[in-house]
This record gives sequence, structure tokens and C-alpha cells, in this order.
Amino acid sequence: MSSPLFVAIDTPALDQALALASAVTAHVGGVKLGLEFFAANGPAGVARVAAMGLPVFLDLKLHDIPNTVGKAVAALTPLKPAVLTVHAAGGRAMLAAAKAAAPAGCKVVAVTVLTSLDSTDLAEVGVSASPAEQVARLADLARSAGCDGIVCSGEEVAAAAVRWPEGYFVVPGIRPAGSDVGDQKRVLTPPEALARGASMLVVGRPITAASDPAEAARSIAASLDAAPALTATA
Ligand SMILES: O=C(O)c1cc(=O)[nH]c(=O)n1[C@@H]1O[C@H](COP(=O)(O)O)[C@@H](O)[C@H]1O
Repeated sequence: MSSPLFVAIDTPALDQALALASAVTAHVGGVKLGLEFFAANGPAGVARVAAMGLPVFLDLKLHDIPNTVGKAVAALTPLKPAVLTVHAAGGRAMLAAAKAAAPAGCKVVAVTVLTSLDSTDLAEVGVSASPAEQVARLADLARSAGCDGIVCSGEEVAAAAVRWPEGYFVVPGIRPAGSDVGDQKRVLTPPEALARGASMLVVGRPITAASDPAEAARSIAASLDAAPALTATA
């Protein structure tokens, strides 16, 4: 089985992205390219990283009217992403349009509540539900709209995996014990998130900002090998 560990290569510098992907390739299951990389390098940059051979998670968090999102997803098809993100808050028709336009074999996953938000942040944008309640609501929406899974934090993934047994669960906000949390608010360690049912662990700065990214990735991968089997509870 390929590793659930994906490294988030958040940099505008193509050379740096290629060097990071090359350094960690033996220890990860794929690379995640997001807005920072895409804004600077566009589809051609994504193709350069993809040519290295690792699966690419293209994390553009699309959120617009259904027609626009469907056409944007169709335009990304030549890049053959393994996974694409859209925002669940875009609604049922937008989620269905994204899935309908996605290339065969590409998982469309819906971002529920960003891991940088807590209940105070949600209240500020008019959401009175807790992060756990909101993730459950948006997971049900994503599932019924035909998506393959969701993005949520490690705090919600066990309940989501119970609600949606065949779902694919992308979990960012991953921090090895003792590492800097940064702007993340809902975090879990790599083995804990895996044990709770994560399908993919997204790790950025704990690897990319390490003095030795290859060693950081190797160490996280080794911690996963020692992780206990799934113990998901609702
Ligand atoms: O969709 C994502 O990947 C994502 C969703 C989310 O709720 N939180 C989140 O941090 N991410 C992404 O996961 C990565 C986390 O990076 P680090 O905090 O450096 O590990 C970033 O590239 C974020 O864009």
C-alpha cells in the first residue's frame, strides 16, 4: 500500500519545489501543490512536479458558481491530478459539477472546516455550529453530491469515517509532538490522525521548514509504521 503521507509543498519557487519533492520522494505517498505554488507557476509548474512521478494532490480549494467550477476542473484535466479540492460550502450543485468534470480516477474532496478555524472563527462568519457539527453536516452534503471524500481535521475524522465508511479523508493540521503549530488551530499527531481513520495525512512545514526535510519525512513515515490499527469511534 502506498504511504498516506503527502508533503504540502507551499512555495512559489519552482526549483525549491522540485528539490523538496526529490528529497522526500522515498518517504511520502505523494505531493500536495496548493494556491501559493499554483499562483506562481501555473499548470506548467504542476506538470514539472508531476513529471517526477509522485501522485499530485492539486489543492486549489475551488469555490464559485457550478458552471465556473465545472469548467475550471475540466481545464485541469490534462494535469491528471490524483486528488482535487473544492469547498463544501459552495453547495450541492457546485460539488456535483466538480465531480462530473473531474478526470477518471481523480478523487474530488470537499474542504469542510479549515483546520485554521475554531468555533470562535466559525461564529464570526455566522456559523453557530461547532467545528464537529459543521464537518458532519458538510460531509453528508459532499457524500450525497457525489464527492469522494472530505478534508477535515484529526479531531473530526473518526466520526466522519464512521458516518461515511467508504469515504476518503484528507487530514491536514498534522503536527509531530512538540512541533510548532503555527496558524493551525485543530491539530493532531501523524499516528493519532492515522489511527482515527485518515486516508491521507497532509504535512507541510514540519517537513519543508525542517533543516533536513528528508529526515523529517523519514521520521514521520516511521512513526506511521508503528501506529496502531484503526480505532475509529463516533
Ligand atoms: O486542503 C488542505 O490541504 C488544507 C485544508 C485545511 O483545512 N487546512 C490546511 O492546512 N490545508 C492545507 O494543508 C497544508 C498544511 O500545511 P502545514 O500547516 O505547513 O502543515 C497547507 O498547504 C494548507 O493549505
